Amino acid sequence: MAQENKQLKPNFGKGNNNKPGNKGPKISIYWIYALIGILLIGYSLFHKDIPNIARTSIQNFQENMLAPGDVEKISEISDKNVVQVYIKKDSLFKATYQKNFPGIKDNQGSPLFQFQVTDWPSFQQSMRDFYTANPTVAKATEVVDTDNPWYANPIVNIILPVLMFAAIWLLFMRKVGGGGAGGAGGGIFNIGKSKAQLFEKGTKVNITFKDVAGLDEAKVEVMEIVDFLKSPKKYTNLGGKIPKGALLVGPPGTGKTLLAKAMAGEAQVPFFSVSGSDFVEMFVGVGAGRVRDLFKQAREKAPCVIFIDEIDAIGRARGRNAMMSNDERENTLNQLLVEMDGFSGETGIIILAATNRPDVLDSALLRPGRFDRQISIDRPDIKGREDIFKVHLKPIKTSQTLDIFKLAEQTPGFAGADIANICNEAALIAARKGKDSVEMIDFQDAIDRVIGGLEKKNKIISPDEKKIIAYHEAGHAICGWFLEYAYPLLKVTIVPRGSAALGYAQYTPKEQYLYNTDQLMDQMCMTLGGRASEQIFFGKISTGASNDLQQVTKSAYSMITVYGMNPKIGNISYYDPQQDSSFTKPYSEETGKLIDEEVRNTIQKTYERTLELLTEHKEDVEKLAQALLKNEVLFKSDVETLIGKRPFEENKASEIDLVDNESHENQNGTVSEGVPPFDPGLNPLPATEA
Ligand SMILES: Nc1ncnc2c1ncn2[C@@H]1O[C@H](COP(=O)(O)OP(=O)(O)OP(=O)(O)O)[C@@H](O)[C@H]1O
Ligand SMILES: [Zn+2]
Repeated sequence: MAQENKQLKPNFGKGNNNKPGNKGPKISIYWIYALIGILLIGYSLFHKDIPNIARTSIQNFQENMLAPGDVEKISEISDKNVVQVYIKKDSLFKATYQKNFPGIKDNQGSPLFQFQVTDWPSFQQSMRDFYTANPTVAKATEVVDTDNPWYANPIVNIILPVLMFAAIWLLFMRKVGGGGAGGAGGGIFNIGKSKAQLFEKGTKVNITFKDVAGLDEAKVEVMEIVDFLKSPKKYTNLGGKIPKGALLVGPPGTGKTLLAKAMAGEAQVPFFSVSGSDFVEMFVGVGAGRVRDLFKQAREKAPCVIFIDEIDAIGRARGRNAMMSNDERENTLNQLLVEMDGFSGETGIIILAATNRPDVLDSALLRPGRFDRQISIDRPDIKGREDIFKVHLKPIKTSQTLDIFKLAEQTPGFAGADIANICNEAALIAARKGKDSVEMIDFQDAIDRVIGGLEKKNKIISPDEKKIIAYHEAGHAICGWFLEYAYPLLKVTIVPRGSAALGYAQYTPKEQYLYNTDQLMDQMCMTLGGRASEQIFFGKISTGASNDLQQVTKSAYSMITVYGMNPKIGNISYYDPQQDSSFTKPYSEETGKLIDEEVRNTIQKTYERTLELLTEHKEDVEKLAQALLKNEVLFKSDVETLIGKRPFEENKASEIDLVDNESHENQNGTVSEGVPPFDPGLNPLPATEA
């Protein structure tokens, strides 16, 4: 499906150059450490401390060491006016020495005595005098400045390894702490600190509501939240309570993060932005600590908004079976619940969170008093897509003739992120071709590429295979054409793309929230059209239908076990989004057997129906397949000229995609009950058919 495409996800908050908050504490602790290190090294380099060895005087030295011939050598530490004396090993045992210096023993090659001199010339003079007075005394070897080199200094010796160890440790903790890219994060000292990025009042953010196309209702809701903060009296005067939180709910890539980012720019209140995964850490208790810290900071800045992106990372329902439970995440969630209870509406903190899986969230989060409001953000309709195209085409040099509305028409079911992706791809494709503006054809290529992957020009497909693919796709297309509830065809192609899709048919999905059995059955029929066509025209089936079969199987299972649409199973739904484990089935073995049987029955019956339909319209399939072999791509208009207008078009035309503003009534409502929202695995209706 097209929706699972790469998104140009803005790295909200992180890597932002104008980081307003949290400048101070992060740096200072490291500076202090570095300073201490430098001081210590400097001290030991310049203050060459004299080791603690016995002090003596020059007379004592000359009379009791030099005169008896016990001195091995002397070393002169010139910058300190100190002379150190080394005694011969043998002399240590002489009676005279033992008598004069009781208790002073061998020092393992180090000097045993030292004495201070007033200055070097007078010391040297005194030595010369002594030698002339005692001509028999052997002159002592003099070594100048053999004081300990700086690295042998015990202080450096101990401090350096400690410092190095500390540095490595800090580096390691920094890594663990998440790099500290945003806000006050990172580092062992900040590990319990929230990583939220603060956008202060008046910060220039380069994203405004103008950059968010469509989503008008959501914008209003979001601005109302800011209004709550700015003039709470207006609301509380009538006895109302100000909500504590709102949840932005919608499929991936529909602009939830973008909207929040724009809100930060427009709100003019302090705005903390953090991602759910920022709370998650390998150490127990860190997540809870970060939540606590976040709220502490928020209370200081109140009135303010806290935005938690991808809240499902911490908000998942707390496990019910002990085996699968995740203590750390639960602690974090509990702390969040506690904090949300801990302030009242008057505190002036409102929490905004975004998720695309509201169904997996812990129900405690959703109950009134916490995230009381849900703001749903849907995939854009045709008007919305046109607007989003306009936003993303702004920086792109397009040709004068580009029809933006056509682009919107050709991208049903695409989210904002997909559209951003298409615009970018189109520009790249045009650039590769050396054009000086981006044309419609480049956009078409980009759309194909986003749906089906890269075009494989040199993928060698034998003529036989190509024929099978053409009839397969024609089968899909004809089924869709003659089934009342199937989506109208948009285009069908047999240009091979990506690794899997050898061709595909693209439809215009209707924006609808409820499906009845007939509609689901027609969709399944259409999905099976490829295989049925192969069966009819070649008498044998191929592996080309595996995607279709997966899709059909999924739909059939959902119909029976989720939507309670099978009379034998009854009005029962076994759907439980919060069931972590697929090991335990919520039904008995017998029911399991029955479900399998019914799934098989349903698919078999649908397949028979498809065969019937295609046999009836065999000639049309033939025509379409031949045209596909010739042209490779057919648009809806081409099909119309080949086989005539679609029989159900007249009464349905107005419904498709173009005019559906009424169906947006529940845009702001809560998610309708009974239909599990936004689970791609449960969505039975694909917009393309491989
Ligand atoms: N309504 C929109 N107007 C303009 N651009 C949009 C819109 N919706 C999405 N986009 C584009 O798609 C990108 C991704 O959107 P965003 O990250 O906000 O989606 P999301 O809903 O937060 O997705 P997810 O749930 O995966 O986090 C945006 O950076 C923007 O370029
Ligand atoms: Zn198919």
